[in-house]
Amino acid sequence: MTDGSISPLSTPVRRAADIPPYDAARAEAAVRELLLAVGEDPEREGLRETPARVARAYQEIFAGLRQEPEDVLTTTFDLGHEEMVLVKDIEVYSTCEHHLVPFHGVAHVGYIPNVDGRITGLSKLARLVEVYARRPQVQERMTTQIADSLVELLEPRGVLVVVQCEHLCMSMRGVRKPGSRTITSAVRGVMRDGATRAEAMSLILGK
Ligand SMILES: Nc1nc2c(ncn2[C@@H]2O[C@H](COP(=O)(O)OP(=O)(O)OP(=O)(O)O)[C@@H](O)[C@H]2O)c(=O)[nH]1
Ligand SMILES: [Zn+2]
Repeated sequence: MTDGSISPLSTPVRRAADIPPYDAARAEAAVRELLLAVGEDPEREGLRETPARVARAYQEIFAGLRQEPEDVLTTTFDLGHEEMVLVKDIEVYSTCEHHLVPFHGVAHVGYIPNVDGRITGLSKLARLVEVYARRPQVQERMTTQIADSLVELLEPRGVLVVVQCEHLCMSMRGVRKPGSRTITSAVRGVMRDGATRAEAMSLILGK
């Protein structure tokens, strides 16, 4: 155990433009070192290709570091719809930044368009979740980032983001509590109002 402190949510997030290109050779060398460190033989049959494979997998798993929300949430169009839009049960696979093991579950993303009825394509909400999930993360920060990006890019009247995940760092190691789920939420604007929030929550919880 360390002192148990977790990454501050205020950690400055680097802009994609400031992040150097993915260094596959470096990732590969690091994985080889890791295999040696745990006592494995990186030259044995089953492991020979593993460093290169893991390097490719990490490029995909952390691709969100090189994306910005505006890259995916571009299509906004005016339908004149001013009521709540909610996409629920968006599957999330992210990586805990403390242990570099997955946390996974679902995200529910809802918003109420502004008076112009400016909306986005439904798939773009799921793409936005991906941008933030594909980074070393903590669940709280990811939840906040999704909500704040929607506020910035859609200027909606309200936003509600709820994320429910199981953290494998709590299941397969450490405290070993498989099945526990962590629920985080971020609420903005009129979604804070009791009745509106209750409507969104009942839509999320309903089958
Ligand atoms: N708040 C928050 N904590 C997380 C998240 N992912 C992992 N953690 C926690 O981060 C903490 C890191 O604690 P440390 O004591 O530094 O690390 P550790 O010794 O590996 O802790 P244990 O997991 O308790 O064995 C643990 O309590 C994890 O459960 C997350 O998304 N949000
Ligand atoms: Zn962890």
